[in-house]
Amino acid sequence: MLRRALSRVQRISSLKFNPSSLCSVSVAFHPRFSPLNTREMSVLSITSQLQKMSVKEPEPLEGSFPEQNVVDLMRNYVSAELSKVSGVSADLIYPALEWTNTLDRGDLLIPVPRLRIKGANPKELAAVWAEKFPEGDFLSKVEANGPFVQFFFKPEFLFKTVLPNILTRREQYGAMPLVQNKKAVIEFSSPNIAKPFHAGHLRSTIIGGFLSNLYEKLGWEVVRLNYLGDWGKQFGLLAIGFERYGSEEALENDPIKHLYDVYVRVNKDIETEGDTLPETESTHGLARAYFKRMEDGDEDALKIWKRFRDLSIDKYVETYARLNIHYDSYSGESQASRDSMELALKMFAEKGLAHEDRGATLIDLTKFNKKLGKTIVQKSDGTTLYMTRDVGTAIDRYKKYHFDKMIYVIACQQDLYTAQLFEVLKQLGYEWAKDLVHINFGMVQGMSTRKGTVVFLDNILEETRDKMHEVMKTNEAKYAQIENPNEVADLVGISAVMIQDMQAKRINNYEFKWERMTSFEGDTGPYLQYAHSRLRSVERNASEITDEMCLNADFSLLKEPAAVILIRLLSQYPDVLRNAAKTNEPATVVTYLFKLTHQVSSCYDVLWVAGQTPELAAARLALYSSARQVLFNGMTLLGLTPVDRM
Ligand SMILES: NC(=[NH2+])NCCC[C@H](N)C(=O)O
Repeated sequence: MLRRALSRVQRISSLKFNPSSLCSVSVAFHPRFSPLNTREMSVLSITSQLQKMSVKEPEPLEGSFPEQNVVDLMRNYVSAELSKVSGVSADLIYPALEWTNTLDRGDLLIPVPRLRIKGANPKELAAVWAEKFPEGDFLSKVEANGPFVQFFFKPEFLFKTVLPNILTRREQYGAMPLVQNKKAVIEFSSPNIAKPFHAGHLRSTIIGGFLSNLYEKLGWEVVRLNYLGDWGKQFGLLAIGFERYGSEEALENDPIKHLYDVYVRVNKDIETEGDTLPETESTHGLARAYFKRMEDGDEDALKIWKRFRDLSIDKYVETYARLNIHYDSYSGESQASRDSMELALKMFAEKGLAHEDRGATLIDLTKFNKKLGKTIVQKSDGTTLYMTRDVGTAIDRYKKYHFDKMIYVIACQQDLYTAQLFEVLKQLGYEWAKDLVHINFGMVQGMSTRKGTVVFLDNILEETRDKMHEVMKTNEAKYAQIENPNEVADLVGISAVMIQDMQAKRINNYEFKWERMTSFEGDTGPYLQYAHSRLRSVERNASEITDEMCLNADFSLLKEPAAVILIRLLSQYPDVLRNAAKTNEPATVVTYLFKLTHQVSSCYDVLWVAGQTPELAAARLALYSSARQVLFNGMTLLGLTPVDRM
C-alpha cells in the first residue's frame, strides 16, 4: 500500500506537464475543501497565533493590518526595533520599508538614505544597525548590503502563523479592511449595441472585472456598471434598417449579431444612395427624423429600440457570466437624465464656460489646460452628444450612489476625451470631480476570428474553447474519460484569453496570439489551471488527512529550502493585493501567481506527501493546501474559474 502510494508520487512528481494528460474535469469543488460546504472553522488570525506562541505582539502602527497580513506585523516589529537602534521614529521608518525584488535580498529592506539622517554615511549606519538589530521571535537574519538593511523573516514563525490563517480564512485570505464605509462605482466594458464587441471592450471587461473584485476584497462597497452605447443617431438608422431587413426570428436567436448585420446593410444603402435623394426620402434623413422622435420621447419610436436593447442585454448577461462578471446595473447613454443634462447645459452658460459656434455649443478647455482643446456639448439641431450624456450621467450617478471613488475603465484612445470630461465636471464646481479616476489600457492587435475580421466576444470565446478542445483530443484514450470536455475547454480557454491580456502593464499594446495564449507551457492561463488541478490532485490523493490534522500539524517538520521559499511567497499575498490596488494593475497579481506556481512545482520534487509519516504528511499537505488556496484566491480575483481536474 505504502509502496504503491510512493510510486504514485514519484510518477506525479516526474510528470512534465503534457496537455494530452487532460483527462477529466470537475469544476465542482473537492468536498473536503469546498468553500461551500466547509464546516465553519473559526478564523485563526495571525495575531491570535502569537498568543499561542507566547510571543508579544509588536505595537501596531497606523495603516497596518497585522491580524490579516503577516508582512504588516513584521513591519511593525522592524519599525519599533529599528527606532530603538537608530533613534528615528517608528512612524517614519514604517513607510520607508520596501519589498525586495528577490527573496535572496530578504523579505523587507530599508534604504537607509530614505531616513535622511544628516551627516551620516548610510553604508556605515546600515552596518551598525544590522549588527545591533535583535532578531527576536520574528526574524532569522538581518544583514547590511551597501546602504540597505535587509530583513529575513523567520520561516518557523511564518509557518506557524500564516498556514493556520490561510487554512481557516480560506477564500478570505488576502482580504483586509483597508477602508470602511466607502463606495466605489466602477464602470467597465460598455460595448455599443449593434456594433462589434471589439478588443477594447474585452480589455475593459477583464480589467474592470478584476478591479471590482479587488476593491471588494479591500473593504470597498463596489457598484459594477455597464455603460452601454445605446443612444445616438445610429439607433434611428438601426430602426429604419430593421424595417427593411430585420427578422424577428434572427433577432430572438442572436440579437447582437443580427442587429449588427442589419446595421451593416442599412449603411450600405446610405453608401449606394450617395446624395441622390432629398433629405425627406434619403436613408440618412429618415434615420435622423427617427432618432429625433426617440429624443422627443415618442413611445412608438422607442418601442423597437427598447426591444433591441433588452434582447442585447439578455445576451450580454449570458456572455459576461462566462467571465464571472455580474453587473449591478446595465445603464447606458440612453439613461442620462434629461434634468441633469439640462442642468449641465444651463451651468455651462451661467459659468461662462460655453460659447456658440455656428449654432453648436462648445466649451474651450484650453483656459484650464492647453492640451485639453475644445469640446462640443450640443449640436446645432439641439440633440445631445456623447460628452453631454457623460456629464449628465456622472451627475446622476453621484446623486444615486454618493460614491467615494468612481473608476472609468476606458481605452487610452479616449484619454483626451476622458480628461475633458473630468475637467468639465471640475469646472462645473462638483467637489467629487477629484474622485474620478480613468483606468486606461493599450490596444490589442490582430484580434479576429480565423474566418473573418469582425469580432464579438462570444466568437472569440467559442474559438478559444474549440482550440482547447482540439488539444485535448490529441490524446484519444484520455479524452474518452472526460465527462464534460466542452466545459473544461471553455474554462481553460477563457483563462488563456484573460491571462494573455493581464500579463503585462495595462498601457502596453499586445498582439493577440492564438498559439502562444493556448499553450500549456510557459506563463499562460492553461498553465495556471494545470497548476491548480495538480494541487487538487495532491489533496485528493491524501484524503485520509483531515482539515484538523492539517491545522494541528507540527510545522517545525517543514525545513526544506523549497518549503521556506514557498511560505515566504504565501505570506506576501495580502500585500500583493494592496499593491495591485495602488497600481490598478492585474499584472501585479498575475506575476505573483506565476512565481507561486513555479515554486510549488519545485516543491513536488522534494516534498512528498504520500509514503511519509502521518505527521510529516500532514504538515506538507497543509503547505500544499495553503498554496492551492492562495492560487485559487488569486485566480478567482482575476475572474478565472479554477478547474479541479484537467
Ligand atoms: N463613460 C464612458 N464614456 N465610457 C466609455 C464608453 C465606451 C464606448 N461605448 C465605446 O465603445 O467606445
